[in-house]
Amino acid sequence: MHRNPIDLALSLASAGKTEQACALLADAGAQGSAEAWMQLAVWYLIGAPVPRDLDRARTCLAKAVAIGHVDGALMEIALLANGNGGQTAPDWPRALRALDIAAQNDPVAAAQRALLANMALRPDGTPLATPVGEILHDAPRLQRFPRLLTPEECAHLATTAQPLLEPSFVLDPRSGRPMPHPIRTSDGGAIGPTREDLVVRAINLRIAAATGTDVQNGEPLTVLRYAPGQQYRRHLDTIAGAANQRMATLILYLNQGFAGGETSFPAIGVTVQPRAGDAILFETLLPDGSPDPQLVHSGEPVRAGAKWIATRWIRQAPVDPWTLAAG
Ligand SMILES: O=C(O)CCC(=O)C(=O)O
Ligand SMILES: [Fe+2]
Repeated sequence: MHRNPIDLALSLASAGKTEQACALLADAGAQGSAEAWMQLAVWYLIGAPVPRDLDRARTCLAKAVAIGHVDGALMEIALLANGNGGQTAPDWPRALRALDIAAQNDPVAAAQRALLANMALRPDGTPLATPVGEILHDAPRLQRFPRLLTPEECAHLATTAQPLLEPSFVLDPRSGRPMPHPIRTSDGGAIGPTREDLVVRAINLRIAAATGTDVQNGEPLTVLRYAPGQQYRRHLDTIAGAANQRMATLILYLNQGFAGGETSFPAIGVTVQPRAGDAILFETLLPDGSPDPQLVHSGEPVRAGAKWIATRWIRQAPVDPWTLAAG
């Protein structure tokens, strides 16, 4: 039976024959397979089954794009804008020019361009105006940013994350095997660096401006979808023992019209009604760096419909997005 080089390379890799797999892909690429270059690029980007090598990844990606890989072009644009692909710094103007070119033939790129055209941005992709929040609770502070996102931006985040959604799991400390998350029953997916298209990037830059934090300190934006009966039980967002702690959380509500699903903060007596496009923001740490127990919160069970949110957990220092999300 004739097998395509990608399948063959995948089975070689899973048999531990990584070098052979890479050679096969490079060979197929040299013979004109854009998919083969793309596969190799993804391996070098995510660091499996080969060690991460961003320079090599970019070389392979450029080769895939040069011979017509449309999704590869979008990935290259994402990495140009966020600077996570090994080059020296985020380059919004160059990414935007590349998107303009891609938009001439690719409707996906054109749709992103149209969304960007509705944003008031500086030349570096940051928002012209700093979003202003209203105070829901003073000390500890809980803020709401009404309509931080447009309905189209909410839909874009949901669509981008949809293929990434998986049931929430944690590793069982005893067996080391995945087990259902004890606190969160929603499906979730993180939008990693290769999928952080310019619309998502601009939203992350807007979140950085709204929160007064560095965009590099944000974990990859995580989309959660709750079906009826699903919930996020009472918790703190801090991570026990983390050296680079979560210091703030911004939750974007992507839709409304479902029953239940409020975000409640029982210790301060605040319940937030999700409204599409709104965001809430709170700091998770006390001045001494310990978790603020007053900011314990929950996503109440959804009773009917689906609830969609996107959460940006913000750390004290820059995060390596490659270790927090697989691409
Ligand atoms: O679903 C909610 O309303 C709460 C989500 C949450 O607590 C989180 O994302 O950290
Ligand atoms: Fe939370």
